[in-house]
Amino acid sequence: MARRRTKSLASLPARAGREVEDRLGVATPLRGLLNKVFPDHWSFLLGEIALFSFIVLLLTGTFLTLFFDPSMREVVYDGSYTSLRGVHMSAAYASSLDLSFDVRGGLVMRQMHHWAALLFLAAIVVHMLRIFFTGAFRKPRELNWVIGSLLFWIGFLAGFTGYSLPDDALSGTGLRIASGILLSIPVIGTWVTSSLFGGEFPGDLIIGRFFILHVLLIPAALVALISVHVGLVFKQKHTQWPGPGRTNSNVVGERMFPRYAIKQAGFFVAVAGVITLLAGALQINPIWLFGPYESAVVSAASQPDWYVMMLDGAIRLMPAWEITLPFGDGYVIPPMFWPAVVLPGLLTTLPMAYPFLEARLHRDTAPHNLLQRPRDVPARTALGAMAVTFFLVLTLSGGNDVIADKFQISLNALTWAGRIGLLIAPPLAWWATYRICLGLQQHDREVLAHGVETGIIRRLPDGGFVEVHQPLVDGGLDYAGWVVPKKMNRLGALGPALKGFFVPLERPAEAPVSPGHPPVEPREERREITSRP
Ligand code: HEM
Ligand code: HEM
Repeated sequence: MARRRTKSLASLPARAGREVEDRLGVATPLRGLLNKVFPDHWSFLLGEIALFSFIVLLLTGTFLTLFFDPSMREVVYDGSYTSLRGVHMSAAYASSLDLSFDVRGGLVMRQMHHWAALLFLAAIVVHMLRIFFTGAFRKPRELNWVIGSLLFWIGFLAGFTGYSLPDDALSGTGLRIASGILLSIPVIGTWVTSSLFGGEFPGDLIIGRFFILHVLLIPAALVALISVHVGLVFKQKHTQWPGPGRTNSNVVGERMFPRYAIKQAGFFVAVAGVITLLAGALQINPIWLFGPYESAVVSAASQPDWYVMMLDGAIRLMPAWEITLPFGDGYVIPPMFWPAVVLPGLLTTLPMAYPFLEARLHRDTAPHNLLQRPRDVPARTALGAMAVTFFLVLTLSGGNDVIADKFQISLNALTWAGRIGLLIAPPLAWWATYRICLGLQQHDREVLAHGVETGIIRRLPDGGFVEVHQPLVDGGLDYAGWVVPKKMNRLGALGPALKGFFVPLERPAEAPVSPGHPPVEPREERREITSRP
């Protein structure tokens, strides 16, 4: 009797599964999903770090929303932080102070939220660089690249609206700059600014409006776009590095269930653990030290979060050039317009267009599921290094007042160093990266021709010494370098520099390039990886 009961209990999940299947018919798609194969490489974890820190943001953000009051109503602070007792401030700032000092676990949640935001944007940027430098954005993944670029800018807005909410002196300074940027837009600037702030800056509406944006609209947009983004990774299947048995039309890796899913769950716990550790150990955004925002107060060394520093740097470096247009009494375009509106516009559209421009330049219409090593495509790698250097100079210039203060250097000299650096450093980075890539290719060719250096020195009968080289086991590398065209050699030293920009040469070795190449739907090979290249 007891045995029969145990048996019927054991078959309960199976029976429940059958009942669900009878009604919803989800078994086949679910089986397909659980059997999905993912290639394994550490660099594929970057997107996951972005995803997991976003989940931490959603969870901690929900907690903060329970206690945060987005109101500009004036209150007199009487919480636990004695230094600010009796000070007039907005309810928003007072509730952020309460979150930090009077709500149990509130400070660690605020700090987790802020650290998660920094990690989220850092992971997005490094993930984007991985996609760029390995050519993972090429056909058929251009759309996902475009969606990713949108995700970056929406994440940027999420961060900016978030750190504006507590209404402390630092967030108010950020809002002041934002209002200046909007005002600089020709023709519609004044209207846009007064619509957003509900009249003159700062007004008493902006925090409430940013709150709706920050806790509702932006997270909803992010959830929707991330779902499409990751959905496309599932649909198109992940790229993989070339290696034994890996081709443009298969995927070699681990099945989604059970090992990959368990590994991912572990990785989520690790990411959340690191964020908690940071939040517990390292103070971030101590708003009680800054005080409430007043339009007349700007503290020195105001630093935005790291991802906003490039914009701040661009504004600091821009010379005070006012352009007066010959309309009416002379229409003035303020200098702020170029670094704060035009530059971000270019930085949004150019990267989005890049996959299409590169494909066009290379007359490449083939689909690519195998990744490229950065050295194999020197022109692209050098372009990426140039862009990264451009951003670094801007970011450093965003903190030039702090550098000037700490190292006792003139701020004006640093501004000039930034201006000159912005013109000189990126082309230098381009040239150095290009040469390094060619050098690494040369090294590959040597390994192909002579084998791997063993460090064993042999003495020859005639008294000479040689190093023993071990030939490659399977006689070749899985990667292909690219061929230097003969006509470029005639250009001498200019050749390598010009080649990258003008010559559509880099025929990826793994796929034929022909117009209208039929799309290759990667076939999944359901086998585990036993060895890595
Ligand atoms: C990608 C998503 C998000 C990013 C990048 C982000 C970023 C930030 C940042 C940097 C702050 C300032 C924290 C501080 O004061 O030190 C903040 C504050 C806040 N965030 Fe978010 N956040 C995100 C999503 C959310 C979500 C989904 C919610 C709610 C469901 C939320 C609710 C809040 C609240 C209520 C505050 C004000 C709390 C306070 O500091 O007093 N956030 N956010
Ligand atoms: C909220 C931000 C983002 C999240 C949560 C996210 C998440 C992911 C995840 C989990 C993957 C699969 C694993 C991996 O390859 O790392 C992926 C792949 C991809 N992501 Fe993102 N991503 C984000 C932003 C971006 C950005 C900014 C770009 C580029 C501009 C981008 C472009 C791509 C592309 C092209 C793939 C396919 C890569 C391949 O198959 O090799 N993503 N993303």
